[in-house]
Amino acid sequence: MVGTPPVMGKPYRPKDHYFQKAKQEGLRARSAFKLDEILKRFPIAKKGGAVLDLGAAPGGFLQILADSVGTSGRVIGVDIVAIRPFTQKHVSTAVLDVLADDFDAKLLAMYDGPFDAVISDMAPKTSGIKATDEARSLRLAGKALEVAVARSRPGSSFVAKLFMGGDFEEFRAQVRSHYEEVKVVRPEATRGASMEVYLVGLRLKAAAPASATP
Ligand SMILES: C[S@@+](CC[C@H](N)C(=O)[O-])C[C@H]1O[C@@H](n2cnc3c(N)ncnc32)[C@H](O)[C@@H]1O
Repeated sequence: MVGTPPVMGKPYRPKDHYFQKAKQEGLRARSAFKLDEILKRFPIAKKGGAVLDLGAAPGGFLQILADSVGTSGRVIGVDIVAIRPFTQKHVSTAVLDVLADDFDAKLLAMYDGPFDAVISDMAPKTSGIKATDEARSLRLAGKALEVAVARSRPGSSFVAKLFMGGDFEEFRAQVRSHYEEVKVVRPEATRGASMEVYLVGLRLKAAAPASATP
């Protein structure tokens, strides 16, 4: 007999609602809905803006960003794995490791203007050891913040995914020291038990002028 199995607790459904929805809408990844939700709450990718997407493969976020900034904007996406090329000319992608020594130089070679938003959905390969995974996630988010502060214009935005854990509060304080407002967002499309959240930094403060040497 074929029938619906009884529901006991919450079964793990790899091909869940958002997976199916992404497929129907031609999106490369279900994670696109997380960014969509963030962008609906915070207008951080405006028409004509320049946005950097770190950890961009397979390109779900990039699809949303490409539409948000439009053809007068620029979207730069990088990842350690290759991203299937985009036909839109305002989207450029490259295989880059953000933790590599030559990352900053390679990013500058791709785009030398200031960014209006730096977004990181980077996630480390998980080891299963909670403290290790949290530390790796934090390292990626920390690098994203460093890039955002160095390469963005005052007033710009920052979004980074990270696992809630030991040093989360410290990182939030770091983001707060650079941005006027900081929000913690857990999008609806985040899988049930996931510990991940997004930190959103709004309005990058202008860098303090270097103190004059006597
Ligand atoms: C959750 S996926 C990103 C999904 C993407 N936002 C999308 O919508 O298609 C996380 C990505 O982080 C990338 N990543 C992890 N470590 C990285 C690093 N050191 N440099 C660049 N990308 C990295 C992974 O290769 C992976 O593709």
